[in-house]
Amino acid sequence: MPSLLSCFCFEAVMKRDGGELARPGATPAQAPEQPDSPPVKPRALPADAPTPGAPVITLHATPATLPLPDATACTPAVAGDEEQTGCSGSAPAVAEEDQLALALGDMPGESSVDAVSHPQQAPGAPVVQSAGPPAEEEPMVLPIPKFKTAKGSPHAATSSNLGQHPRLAPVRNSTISLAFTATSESRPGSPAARATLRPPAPKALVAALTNLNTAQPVDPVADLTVIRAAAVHTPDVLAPAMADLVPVLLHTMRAPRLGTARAAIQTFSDVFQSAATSPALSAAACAAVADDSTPSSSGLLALMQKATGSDINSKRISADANNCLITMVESLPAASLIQMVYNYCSSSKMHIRVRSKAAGLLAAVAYKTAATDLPAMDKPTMSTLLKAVEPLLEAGSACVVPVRKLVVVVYSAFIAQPALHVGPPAPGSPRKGNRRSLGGTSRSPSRDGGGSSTGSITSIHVPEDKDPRTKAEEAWAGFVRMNVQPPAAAVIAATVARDGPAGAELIEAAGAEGFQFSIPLPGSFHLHRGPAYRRTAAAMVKKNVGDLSAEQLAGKVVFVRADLNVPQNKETLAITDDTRIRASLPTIHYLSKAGARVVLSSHLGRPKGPEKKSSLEPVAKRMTELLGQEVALAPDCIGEEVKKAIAALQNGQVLLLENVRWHSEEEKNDPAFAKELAAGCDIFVNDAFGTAHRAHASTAGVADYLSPKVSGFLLKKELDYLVGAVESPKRPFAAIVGGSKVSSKIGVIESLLGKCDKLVMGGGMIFTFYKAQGLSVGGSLVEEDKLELAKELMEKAKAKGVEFVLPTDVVIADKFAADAANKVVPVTAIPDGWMGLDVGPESTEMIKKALSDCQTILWNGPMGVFEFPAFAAGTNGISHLLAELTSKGATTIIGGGDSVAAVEQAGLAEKMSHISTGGGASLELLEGKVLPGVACLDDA
Ligand SMILES: Nc1ncnc2c1ncn2[C@@H]1O[C@H](COP(=O)(O)OP(=O)(O)OP(=O)(O)O)[C@@H](O)[C@H]1O
Ligand SMILES: O=C(O)[C@H](O)COP(=O)(O)O
Repeated sequence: MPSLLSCFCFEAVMKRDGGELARPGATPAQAPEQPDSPPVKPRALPADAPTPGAPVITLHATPATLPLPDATACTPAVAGDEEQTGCSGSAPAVAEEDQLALALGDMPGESSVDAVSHPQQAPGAPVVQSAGPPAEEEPMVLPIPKFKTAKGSPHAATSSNLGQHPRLAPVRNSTISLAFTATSESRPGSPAARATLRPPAPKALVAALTNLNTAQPVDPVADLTVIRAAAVHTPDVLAPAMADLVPVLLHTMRAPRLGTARAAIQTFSDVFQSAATSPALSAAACAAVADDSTPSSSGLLALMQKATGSDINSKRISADANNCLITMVESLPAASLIQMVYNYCSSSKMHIRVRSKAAGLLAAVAYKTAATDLPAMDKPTMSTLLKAVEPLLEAGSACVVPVRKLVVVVYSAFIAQPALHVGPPAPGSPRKGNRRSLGGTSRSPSRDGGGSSTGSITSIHVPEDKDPRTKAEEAWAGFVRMNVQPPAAAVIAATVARDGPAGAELIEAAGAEGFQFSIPLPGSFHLHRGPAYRRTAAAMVKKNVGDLSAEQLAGKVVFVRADLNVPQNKETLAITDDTRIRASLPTIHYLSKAGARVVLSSHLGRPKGPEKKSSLEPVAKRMTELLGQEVALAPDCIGEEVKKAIAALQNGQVLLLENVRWHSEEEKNDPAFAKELAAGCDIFVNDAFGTAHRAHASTAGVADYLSPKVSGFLLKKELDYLVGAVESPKRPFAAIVGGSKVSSKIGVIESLLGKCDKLVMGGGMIFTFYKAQGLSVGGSLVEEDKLELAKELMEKAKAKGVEFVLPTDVVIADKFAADAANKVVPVTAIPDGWMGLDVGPESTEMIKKALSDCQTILWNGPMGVFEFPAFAAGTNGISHLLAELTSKGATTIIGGGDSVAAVEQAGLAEKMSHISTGGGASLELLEGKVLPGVACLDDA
C-alpha cells in the first residue's frame, strides 16, 4: 500500500524555523551564532559584491539613487503594536510581552501598549499608530464569489452552482468553514492603519533591508516598521527586494515573541495590500510566495496556523493572520495560488502532514474568499492542481480533509463553468477513461443532455438531481477527457458521487488504466500497487549504517538514537523485558567494531524532568552486560560535562547519554536543543524504530546538524518487514489494539477501519467505548474527550462492514494493585469504585473465535494489566492463540514495548512471525503516516 510507503518526507525544515531574530545591541562581529537565522536564499554575488562577511543586500539601488522622499537618516522606528523599539542597530531591547497571558488568549495591556508613543521618536521617522483592537470582533463580510468565464469576463457565482450544491454545501459548512472572520478595522493594511505610516528615509530602508537580509543582530520590529512604510509609500522600490524579503518575513512569523511575529504578519499584509497599486511589487511578491518550496514554507504554514488559531491562542495575532491570508489570496492570481498548493503538496522538504494541511488550508482560503479565477484556468494549470492531489492521496487517510478541500476547489471550478459541458470526445482524440469498466455499459457521458460533441470538452456539468452513480460517471468522463491523471480523476469523481456502487466501479476503471485503486467511501482513500506505488517505494529507500565503511566510521563520533524505553518493575526499577536493548545491539556493535566513538541516546518513559526513576542507569548496566564492553552513563544528555565525556571517548567506546526527555525541549523538537545534542558528533544513526513516529529533537531535529544521517540495522529491518507485511496483507487482516495509551492510539483506529477486516479492542482502550455507549465504567481508564470519537468509530466500523470486536465481560479490581480483590462482570455491570483491568473469559473466547480465520494479525497493546498475574489471562490467552495461528501459517506481528514484554513473559515470542520494537510507530506506519525519524535521513 503506497500510503504506507509514502511515509518519508523531510521535516528538518520545520525544525530550523521558529527561532527568534537576534536582539539589538551587538555588532556583527560579536553576534552569537544564529542557528535559526532566517532562510535567506543563496544568490550569486554581483561583480561589485561586498567582501564575504560584509552585509549583503539585494536592493539593487544605492541609497543615493533611491527615488525616495528626502528624509532624515535612520530614525528611531516606533513601537509595533505590542513591542517598543528604536532605531535599528542602536535601539533599546524590545519589550517582552506577557506571553503566558497571550497564550491564554488574554491580551493584558493591549490597549495601553497600543497607546504608547515611543519616547525616542524623531521627526521623519515612520510612525505607526495602531488603530487598537476593536471593542468586539465582528465577522468580516466576504465578497460574493466572482468567477470568470473562460474568456475572462467576470460573473457572479450563483447559489445553484456553488453554495447550494449538495456536495459542496456540507463541506463548506464543516471543513471549509474555518475561523476566517476578523475585524475589518484591525485589518493590517487597512487605509486607516496605513495612513499612520510615514514615508521612510532611504537610509533607514536600506538599513532595514540589510539588517533583515543578513540576519545581523537587529530589532526586527523597527526594521519591519520601515519596510511597512516603504510598502505603503514606495512599493515599486521595494519590489526588487521581494525574493529575499518574503522568506525572511515568513520566517519571522514563526518568532516566539508575538510582537515580532505580528510585525512580520503585518508587513506581509502591507506588501500584498500595496501590490494592488504596484504591478512590480505584486509580481515580485507573488513570484516569491509561489516559489515557496523553501524552508520558509513553514513560515507560511505558521501564518495559516495562526489564522485558524491552531498554534496560538491570541485573538489579535489570529485576526491579523486571518486578514493577511485573505489579502494575500486576494492578491494572488489563480496560477500563483495553484502553484503554491502544488508546491506544498509535492515538496519533499516538508512533512506530508504539514504539506497537506498547508495545501488544504490554502485551498480553503481561496475557496472562502472566492478570489481565484479557477474556472478561467487553462488545462495545464488545472492539471497541475489535480496532480497536486496525488501525493496527498498517497499519504493515506491522514490527508482526507485537505484532499476534500482541494477537491471542493477543483470541483467548484468545474461546476461554475457554464460555457463548457460534457460531450463525447472528438473523433480520434486519445481516450483515457474506461467507460466499460464504469458499470460495464456504454452509456454516453453526455446523457445529462449536456450536448453535442464539441471536440474540446473541458468541464463537467453534474446536475444535483443525479444519482451518485451517474454523477461519478459524468465526473469521471469529464476528468479523463482533460487528460487528468486517473487516480486524481477517480478520487474527485468518487468524491462527487461520495458513496454507492459508483466508487467500486471507479476502482475498476482506474484499474483498467494500470492503477489499482480502492475508495472506501466516504472516509479514506488508498491506492494499491501501481505506478504511484512504485514511485513512492523508490523514494523511501534510506541510506543505512551498513553503507558506511570502517574507513568512513573510524574515529568519527556517531550520535545513535535508540529506543531503550524498556518496561520496568515500578518499584524496583528492574528491567522486565530487555528486547529493545538487545535489538539495538547490532548497530552499536557494528559501529564500535569499525572504530567509531558511539554516543547513544534514548528516552525512558514520559518524565516531566530529571528524576531518578527515569534514569537510564539500569539500561547502561544491562547494555554493558549484553554488549560485553563498558557502556558509560553520562550525567545528562547536554552540557559541559557531557561534552567532556564525548571528547574523551576513544575509538570503539560507547557512551550512553541520560534520558533525553529530562529536557522539555526534546519533545518540542527545539532546534537549539537539537544542535546542542549534536555538538561534538559527526554522524547521525537513527535506530529508534519505536520512537520514529515522534518528531523530536533526538529523533529528527539532530539530523539538521549531522551528516551523513542514516538508518540503523534495527530501523531498516523493521521497515523492511512491516512495510512488506502490511502493504498487501493476507486476508482476513485483523488488528488488536489495547494497552493504556488511549489518547494517542484511539485516533489510529479510524485509518485501521479502512485497512483491516476485523478490529479487536482490548486493554484500557475499551472503557472509552463503553462510556460512549452510556455504560458506567467505575474507575476504569477513560478518555473523556474521546467519547464522541469512540461513538463515531463504532458507527464507521458498522458502515464499512468491519467487524468491531468489543469485549463483553471484564475482570474488575477494587484498586490498581497486584493484590487487589477481583471479579468477572459483564461490561454492563461495573460497579462504582471498581476498575476494569482485564478482558473477561467470555470475551477472550469471543476474540479467539473472531481471529481464528485471520491470515494477518497485528497486535499492539496488552489486553489487560498483564504485569499483575490476576489480570494477565486475557493477554496470555491472545498470546497463545497468535502462536497457534502462526504455526498454521498466519502472519503475526507483535508491536510495542509492553506487548512484546507480555509475549516474552509468556515464552511465546519465538513463535510469532515478527516481534516489532515499535507499538505506536508500527500503527502509524500501518496508518500510512510519515515517520519523521525516517523522513529526516539521507536517501540511499
Ligand atoms: N484495563 C487497563 N487499565 C489500565 N492499564 C492497562 C489496562 N490494560 C492494559 N494496561 C496497561 O497498558 C500498558 C501498555 O500499554 P501501551 O499502550 O504502552 O502498550 P505498548 O505495547 O507498550 O505499546 P507502545 O510501545 O506503543 O507504548 C501496560 O503497562 C498495561 O498494564
Ligand atoms: O514505547 C513506545 O511506544 C516508544 O518508546 C515511544 O514512547 P512514547 O509513546 O512515550 O513517545
